[in-house]
Amino acid sequence: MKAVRIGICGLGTVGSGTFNVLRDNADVIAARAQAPLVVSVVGARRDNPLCDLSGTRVSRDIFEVAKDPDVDILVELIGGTTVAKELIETAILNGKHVVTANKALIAEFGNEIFALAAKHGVTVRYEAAVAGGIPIIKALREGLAGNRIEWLAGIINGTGNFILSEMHDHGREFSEVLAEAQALGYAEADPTFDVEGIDAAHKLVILASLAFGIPLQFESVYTEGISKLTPQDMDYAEELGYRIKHLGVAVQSDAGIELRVHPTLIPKDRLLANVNGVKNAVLVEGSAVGPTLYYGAGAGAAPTASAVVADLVDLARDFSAGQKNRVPALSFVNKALQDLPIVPMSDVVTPWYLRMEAEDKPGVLSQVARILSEQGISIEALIQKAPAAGAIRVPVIVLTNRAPQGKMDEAVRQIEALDSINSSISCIRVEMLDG
Ligand SMILES: NC(=O)C1=CN([C@@H]2O[C@H](COP(=O)(O)OP(=O)(O)OC[C@H]3O[C@@H](n4cnc5c(N)ncnc54)[C@H](O)[C@@H]3O)[C@@H](O)[C@H]2O)C=CC1
Ligand SMILES: N[C@@H](CC=O)C(=O)O
Ligand code: NA
Repeated sequence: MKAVRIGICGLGTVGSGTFNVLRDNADVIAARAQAPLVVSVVGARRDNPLCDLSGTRVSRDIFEVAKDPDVDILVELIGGTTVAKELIETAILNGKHVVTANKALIAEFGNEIFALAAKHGVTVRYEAAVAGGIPIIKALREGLAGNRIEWLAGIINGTGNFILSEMHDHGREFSEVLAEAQALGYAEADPTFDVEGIDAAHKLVILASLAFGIPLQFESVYTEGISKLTPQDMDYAEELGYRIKHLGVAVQSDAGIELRVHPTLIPKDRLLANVNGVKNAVLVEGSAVGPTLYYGAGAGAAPTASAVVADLVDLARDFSAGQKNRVPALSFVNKALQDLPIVPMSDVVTPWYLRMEAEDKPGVLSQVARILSEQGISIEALIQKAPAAGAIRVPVIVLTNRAPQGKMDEAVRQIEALDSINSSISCIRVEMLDG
């Protein structure tokens, strides 16, 4: 059995995790891959990797690894979209197959990277790029290949879900929990990617391409983060029977494709509402199978390494079977990928949660109801809370029926203009997730 030779570039959280999983599980991996998987070289800086490199060749120049004659597969785990892109292109031009966990790179430059790989007869795999250890890419690309995918919705950022869970369950401060997520290796190098939804948008773009056969298009995603969510909103949502989660949602309809990342109220009894901590979950509605749910760790060294190594095993199996590109990079063969219209957010219809501060006097709530009604928005529930100690205004929470964002934006603009209402209404979509 000829060994499959691997070059790992970047020995941070995921790189060290991958190195350790390949070493610790070498026997089962070789038995499944039909060949031993051997790390012939690592490309790393001198920044104390969390793995024991004794006996392993180390290069301080990752581009050397991309050209190394003893490397069959280059594993890119440095992150970012500049050097990482150049590194992967160099590897492809040198005939190496590539495995990466880099969702930013795939979401933004995947179309050209896959085209270059196809031209040079090599394969690029990226299971770790979406939902960490959950094999969601394999599920969409292979397990669900007989379905039309109607929609998918997922908690696809571990850091964000960890923060929301700790705030909700233990009343912890946002910034303190974010610091812990960073220390645990969950967060991106720039954690605003996690908290402002950019990382989730990268992942959603990849899922949508796999699901609907559209080219990768990061610029088309509507993105809202979690940094403005307050503990009050979490408490009121809970009282009304909902939890707030940060969701990526992709829907295919006659109008086109919805691509959106935003905080969402979800009924408490839905499975996604109960996905906590660093766990991720993706709910996929297939035309034949109905709803299926994929759950597991969305970040962290060993879970992400699990996905990286799964890609390596897949490639090793292709090598032993003498095959190449058995499974297209984006599930659909390249010439079948087609641009579909993206539904503008103003036309996206959901129920809504609104929280405002209102003067406690007759007629204020009827003004709010009138403005909503003029925009064709009907109220499902309206609750007025007791004022906080010393406060003149009282919190008012409104749950509405389904309304397009355009109509809701106009209603909120008019309500905020009322003297008796505060000028920054908290406005969160609701998803019923009826699968
Ligand atoms: N941390 C996680 O849980 C997950 C991370 N990812 C992705 O995996 C990739 C790596 O992430 P982490 O391991 O968390 O990052 P990290 O920051 O822990 O590790 C990156 C490593 O690459 C090294 N590096 C950067 N540029 C280099 C260069 N030019 N030459 C040599 N070494 C270089 C850094 O020194 C660092 O050790 C990123 O694309 C990230 O988005 C994907 C899924 C989960
Ligand atoms: N920063 C990301 C890492 C995995 O993709 C996350 O928190 O989900
Ligand atoms: Na995955």
